[in-house]
Amino acid sequence: MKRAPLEIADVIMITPHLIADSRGYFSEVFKAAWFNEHIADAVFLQDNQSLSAQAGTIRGLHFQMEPFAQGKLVRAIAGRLFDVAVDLRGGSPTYGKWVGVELSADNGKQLWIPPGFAHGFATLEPNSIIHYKVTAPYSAAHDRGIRWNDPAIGVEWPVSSEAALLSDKDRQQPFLGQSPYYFHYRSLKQEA
Ligand SMILES: Cc1cn([C@H]2C[C@H](O)[C@@H](COP(=O)(O)OP(=O)(O)O[C@H]3O[C@@H](C)C(=O)[C@@H](O)[C@H]3O)O2)c(=O)[nH]c1=O
Repeated sequence: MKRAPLEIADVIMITPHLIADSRGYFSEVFKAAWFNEHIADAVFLQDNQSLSAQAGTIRGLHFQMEPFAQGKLVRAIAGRLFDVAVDLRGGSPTYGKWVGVELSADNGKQLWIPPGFAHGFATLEPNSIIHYKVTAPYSAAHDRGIRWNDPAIGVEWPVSSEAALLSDKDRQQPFLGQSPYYFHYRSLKQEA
């Protein structure tokens, strides 16, 4: 496996090694010992998968409050995604900044997004399937979101506002400035 830090230092792109032969390939897509040594000391408690039928579907930007804040290890197992992480850690030099990468079933790349970030993605092909491991279980009561196209964050989505397909919930998420409790990692912890 190879690791490559992105513009936000703790968000890491991972490229698993692929061993090809006449049948196809074999790849270790997750190995706890390697992950803990090279990426983060994390324990994954839940695996999630979702299918988005249409290209231009946007899910996000989502996170969970403490004590259910989630680190996420994200990959595409069908189709192509533009995957985005937004730094919400109070005191971080990259607070409010975003990073985006293309994850596809073909490129096999994975994105590690630590706790303290919001996550979202846009599908670039029909029937794209995302799979992600998370470090805390789902808790509806701790589930939060920020508006996908909040100008204060300025994610450059590869989908126009007119073409974007969103859930009702995501269409109405608050903007970054609206709810101060969101954005201090420390204050998220204090709220728990
Ligand atoms: C996230 C989640 C949802 N659900 C349920 C709630 C709801 O009935 C249904 C769909 O939920 P949502 O609309 O929140 O699904 P979705 O918009 O796909 O939410 C996901 O978006 C991406 C960007 C993330 O980063 C995830 O953490 C998660 O927030 O699934 C679970 O049962 N377990 C879970 O872990």
